[in-house]
Amino acid sequence: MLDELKQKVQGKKIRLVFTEGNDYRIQEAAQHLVADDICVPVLLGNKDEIAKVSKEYGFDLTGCEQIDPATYSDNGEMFNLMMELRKGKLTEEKAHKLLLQANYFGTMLVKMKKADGLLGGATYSTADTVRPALQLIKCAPGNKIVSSCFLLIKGDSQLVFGDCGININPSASQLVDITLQTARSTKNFGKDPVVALLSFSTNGSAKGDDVTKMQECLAKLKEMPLDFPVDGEMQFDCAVDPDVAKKKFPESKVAGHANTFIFPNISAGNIGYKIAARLGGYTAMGPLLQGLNAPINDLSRGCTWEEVYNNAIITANETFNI
Ligand SMILES: CC(C)(COP(=O)(O)OP(=O)(O)OC[C@H]1O[C@@H](n2cnc3c(N)ncnc32)[C@H](O)[C@@H]1OP(=O)(O)O)[C@@H](O)C(=O)NCCC(=O)NCCS
Ligand SMILES: CC(=O)OP(=O)(O)O
Repeated sequence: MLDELKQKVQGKKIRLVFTEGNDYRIQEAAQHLVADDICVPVLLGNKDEIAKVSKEYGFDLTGCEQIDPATYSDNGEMFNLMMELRKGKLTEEKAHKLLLQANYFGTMLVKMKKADGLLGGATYSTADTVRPALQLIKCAPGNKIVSSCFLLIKGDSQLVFGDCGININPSASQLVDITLQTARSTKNFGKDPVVALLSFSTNGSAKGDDVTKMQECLAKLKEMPLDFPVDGEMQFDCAVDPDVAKKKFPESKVAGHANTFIFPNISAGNIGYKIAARLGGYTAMGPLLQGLNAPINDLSRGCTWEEVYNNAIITANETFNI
């Protein structure tokens, strides 16, 4: 599946900003991305610091662009646009300071269409990677919130988890949006979504606020014209294992066959994806932002260069979908 996504972007010279240009994992990924003609990496940071790391690790950054926010020549235009976008919410002094930061500067490059997408978060926290995008890029038309998903791959198994990275305790209505956005992501990854609303309860077997929330989310979804199956609330074993599904939720067509999983809150989602990745042998890509008006994605600070490479392939592909 990644090979297919790779082929779609190869040779297209898509310009992707990397906010942490002086990180060794970003540089190693960038070297491979250029060699495989997947994108033109735009590395942000102080050029001496970038060179110091590439020299230390022996990376060849030919084919990458480098921009230092501190010496960027067009920053008058960028500053004016940022003040306009954050009218009444930002002082001039603060704007000047934020534009020296790679996360805000890189997001503005995307906003100004001087780059096609952005990948950050190798050292920035998720909040610091995502906040500039929420403030400056905003939701894509038709979306009320931005959420995130992880694509998890092991052999032929391809799973999508949402939201493991942005919305801390989503309401039933926000979970509806997260479900629709995550199902769309599954489609964009080339699979037909079969969606399970997860809980510690299956079809009313336990009670609690988070159980009620997932039930309310399902009721709202059932009133909508959906082009994918969704069911819940159900436990993870019931969602993925046909034998357990027969025992716990025999009437559900989703149970036992789900490939898209909606978690009740970020604690469950974030812990869940890390268990799948660290103990379950899945390769994790994300957090991939959904409902945002530009291809901007986050990384885990624990990422490897291979994960950066894979996330870059997905980010480059999103330039066709958004
Ligand atoms: C995403 C997050 C950073 C936003 O919170 P915040 O930084 O406090 O931002 P604010 O609430 O001040 O909102 C900033 C802007 O983003 C918008 N915003 C916040 N959450 C949003 C969402 N989910 N979707 C769309 N817009 C959102 C706000 O409306 C606000 O817009 P405005 O400034 O133009 O009025 C916060 O929800 C968060 O920290 N989430 C968890 C991230 C995390 O640590 N994940 C774990 C590792 S993956
Ligand atoms: C996605 C995620 O959990 O990010 P981090 O590991 O950087 O907190």
